[in-house]
Amino acid sequence: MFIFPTAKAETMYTEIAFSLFVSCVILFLYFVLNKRTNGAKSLNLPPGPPKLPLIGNVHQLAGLLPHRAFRDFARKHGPIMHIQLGQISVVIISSPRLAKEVLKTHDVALADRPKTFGSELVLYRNTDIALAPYGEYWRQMKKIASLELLSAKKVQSFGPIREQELRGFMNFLRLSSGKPINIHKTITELVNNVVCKASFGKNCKHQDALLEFLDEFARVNSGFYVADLFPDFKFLYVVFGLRSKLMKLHKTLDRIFNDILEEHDDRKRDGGEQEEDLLDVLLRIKEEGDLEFPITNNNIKAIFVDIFAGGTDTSSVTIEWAMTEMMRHPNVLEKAQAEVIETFKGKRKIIESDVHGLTYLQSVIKETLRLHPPIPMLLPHVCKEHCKIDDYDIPVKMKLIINAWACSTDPEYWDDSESFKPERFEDTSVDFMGINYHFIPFGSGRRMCPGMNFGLTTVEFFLAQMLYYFNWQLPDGLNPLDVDMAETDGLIAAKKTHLHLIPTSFAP
Ligand code: HEM
Repeated sequence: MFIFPTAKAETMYTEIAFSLFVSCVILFLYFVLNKRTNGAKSLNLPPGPPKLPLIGNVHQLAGLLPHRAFRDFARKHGPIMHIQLGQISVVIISSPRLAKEVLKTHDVALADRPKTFGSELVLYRNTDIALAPYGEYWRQMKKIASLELLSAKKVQSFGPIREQELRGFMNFLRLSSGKPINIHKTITELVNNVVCKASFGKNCKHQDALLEFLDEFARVNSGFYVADLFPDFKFLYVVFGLRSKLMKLHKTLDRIFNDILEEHDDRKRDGGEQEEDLLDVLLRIKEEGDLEFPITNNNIKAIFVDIFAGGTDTSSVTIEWAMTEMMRHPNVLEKAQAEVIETFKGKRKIIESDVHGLTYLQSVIKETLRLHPPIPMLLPHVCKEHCKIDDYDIPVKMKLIINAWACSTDPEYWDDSESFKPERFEDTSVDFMGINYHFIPFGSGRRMCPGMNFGLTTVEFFLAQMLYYFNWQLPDGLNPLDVDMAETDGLIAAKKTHLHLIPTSFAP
């Protein structure tokens, strides 16, 4: 509301008038285009909330967390729903039974990914893995990721990097003993150090610039800009200034990666490092040259965006939520700490292989991922071949969102489904492998996460050491049940207010 008609207000009136004008143009074009595509009306689409002309259901989502809003809609309209976001037609899946239909029965037909203007422009025409269209190139790169970059052997070879980072972290905690520290900030930095060193070797001076790029890219490529909701009207990207922002981002990314490649070359020429990092692996594969789709430096750059984006926040968010839930449930914290102390029995130095027998801690991690899957709606899938689910048509190009969080909190599958109870995993065979559709924090099927092993190893090792060497308290005598549990919106559901905790060092 403007009390005084200031210059700022006038500018805003002009912006509003301009937006109204643009909206009218869209409306006009939309109706013209819609008339030509009315064939879609004969399809038997799933039910859904009532839609407004032009914007569809966008207004019903404003200000809400999509995974929670979709679960609430599903309670009214059913576990398979159709919604409209501008021009984008989306089917939302909210039950384990139907998640299995999408991720197993129709896995091939529904394994494509949406193309956004932003990802095509910035990610070297979607030649990464996560957003690459389903097809032979994606298959080749996913195989390289599973067998070479993120295999169990390769993940294990990064053990010394994790051990070194954790030693630094433990020293930092000892120095901070008795004082509150920002768990979110510290853990995110550490996890990113691990990813950076595993990717490019010891010298990793471009880390901050890359993180800054990822933050900005996630913001600009959120998919919720007016231009993203009306992809047929490409001029909107120019009108709203998005095109130039994306071009600038792409140039920044390219410059960072060119520097990294150059420095990497120099270091290798000097014979500086022996251990093969992930960049070495990709350059070796490129030079061997026996791939069906030869890869270029640009493809390698796109893959590193996945490794940075997929490898950092997912793991650090899981560690932060696990610590948050343990602080809210002191009996769980006590039990997990007792297990760690009993297993390590006074050892002064912990190495990764010591961590494998921690079954209760593993249940804590599973329960954390059940209630707080870092990517609560997986990455969107897109239909490549027309298919039917529960008699509803899923036409080609339809976008599908699988609400993994709704599946892992479905009261039909989980008792007391929204309470944190790690014991529920003690006598079950339910795990992360993507065969139990009521628990799919890493997805399932062809598009399942190839970095599961990397992520879980980091999460387990970090939590085990934090519990072994330190006692933890909430600052300012905060009551455990008063810890804020609000989530951020966006692709990753992180804790909205950073967790602060006081470590107290003790000799186990
Ligand atoms: C706790 C850690 C992690 C969680 C919870 C997680 C979760 C996920 C999820 C839910 C998907 C989408 C699956 C789908 O669309 O069906 C995914 C895809 C992916 N993740 Fe992860 N992830 C984690 C760690 C990592 C790490 C460490 C990396 C790499 C270093 C990674 C790389 C990828 C890639 C490349 C894809 C795309 C796969 C494809 O489209 O074929 N992730 N992840």
